[in-house]
Amino acid sequence: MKRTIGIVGARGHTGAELIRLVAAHPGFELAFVSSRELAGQPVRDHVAGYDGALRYENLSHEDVAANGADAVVLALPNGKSAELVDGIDVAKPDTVVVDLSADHRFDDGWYYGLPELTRGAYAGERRISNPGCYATAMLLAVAPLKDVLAAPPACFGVSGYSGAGTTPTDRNDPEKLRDNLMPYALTDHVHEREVTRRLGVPVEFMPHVAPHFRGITMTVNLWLAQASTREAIKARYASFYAGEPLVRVVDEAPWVSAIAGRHHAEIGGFALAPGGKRVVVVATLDNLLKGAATQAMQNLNLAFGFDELTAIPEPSPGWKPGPGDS
Ligand SMILES: NC(=O)C1=CN([C@@H]2O[C@H](COP(=O)(O)OP(=O)(O)OC[C@H]3O[C@@H](n4cnc5c(N)ncnc54)[C@H](OP(=O)(O)O)[C@@H]3O)[C@@H](O)[C@H]2O)C=CC1
Ligand SMILES: CC(=O)N[C@@H](CCC(=O)OP(=O)(O)O)C(=O)O
Repeated sequence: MKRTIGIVGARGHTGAELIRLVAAHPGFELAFVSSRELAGQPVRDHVAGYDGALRYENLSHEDVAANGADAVVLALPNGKSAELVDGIDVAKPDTVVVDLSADHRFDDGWYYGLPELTRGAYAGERRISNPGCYATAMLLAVAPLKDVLAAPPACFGVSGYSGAGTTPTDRNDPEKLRDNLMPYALTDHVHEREVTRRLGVPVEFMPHVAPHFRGITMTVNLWLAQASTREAIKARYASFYAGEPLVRVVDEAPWVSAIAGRHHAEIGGFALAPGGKRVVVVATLDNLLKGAATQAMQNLNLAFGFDELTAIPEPSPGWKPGPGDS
């Protein structure tokens, strides 16, 4: 019998990616997809690659809680999950809830699901907080070196504008972004706090948004306590992520254009400054996939006992290791 999954906030960028992933899963089926704006419309008119018969519904908090889906994924803007979760806590507390927003990333009662770094701590929690997209890139880029740092890593992040969601702002306005790079929230971005908390070491994060639609480049400057070599640093990353199909250690600094639409993150560069104590690492990932929907699918698979990569079609047939890649 298939497990049923409902998606709230299903009109959005991440909701659409999740619809595709859940619909292709052999052990899951969509119970409902909720959107106020698209209520009544066939999902297949809005989500390329989905050819099922489901229609969007405008479900109240009570409807969602009463639906009885085995899992509910919240793809709502930040600050909108509380009433829904309260309703589920009362009506169907055993429901698995995966929240894509930032609302529960600082809540110790929720499991923080960045599988490559945290799956060992999963103890059957029914409340799962999905990491932020930039936070995923920073955490993956810094984690292998976090014990040998001499100073807070400085993280220069550039996101495609799908990262800013669908509510109109300067940060998702293609006209304002044309020929442009837009810096914002240069200190104290919520993902700076999220990564600092999860790593246990402070990071400094400077986000920017660029004219491309999807994909993040995270260039991280790290100071080491002891001098090292490029080979040793690269080997440390390769060993840290050995056996992780969704985190690939590559030789050169990866390009964001190569990661759009792909489920995995890439980490490379490993440029060492003279003296051997300053290293620059570059991570790329698709903010809507490894930064959101793919990670949610890994977490759903974990929660329901499926292989973590079920319905995550990697390695994709097009990918071949380049010279020097691990
Ligand atoms: N975009 C990204 O790269 C990433 C996003 N996230 C997080 O995931 C969540 C979803 O992001 P994204 O898909 O980009 O967002 P979108 O802006 O694209 O979509 C938001 C969805 O929520 C619904 N919605 C909007 N406002 C409300 C409201 N007040 N009450 C109920 N429903 C509402 C919208 O549908 P309707 O108005 O029709 O109901 C829509 O389906 C956010 O919390 C975001 O921060 C996390 C990682 C990456
Ligand atoms: C380009 C852009 O605006 N990006 C968003 C991050 C998207 C994301 O992951 O945000 P959550 O933490 O809310 O899940 C931002 O900086 O707020």
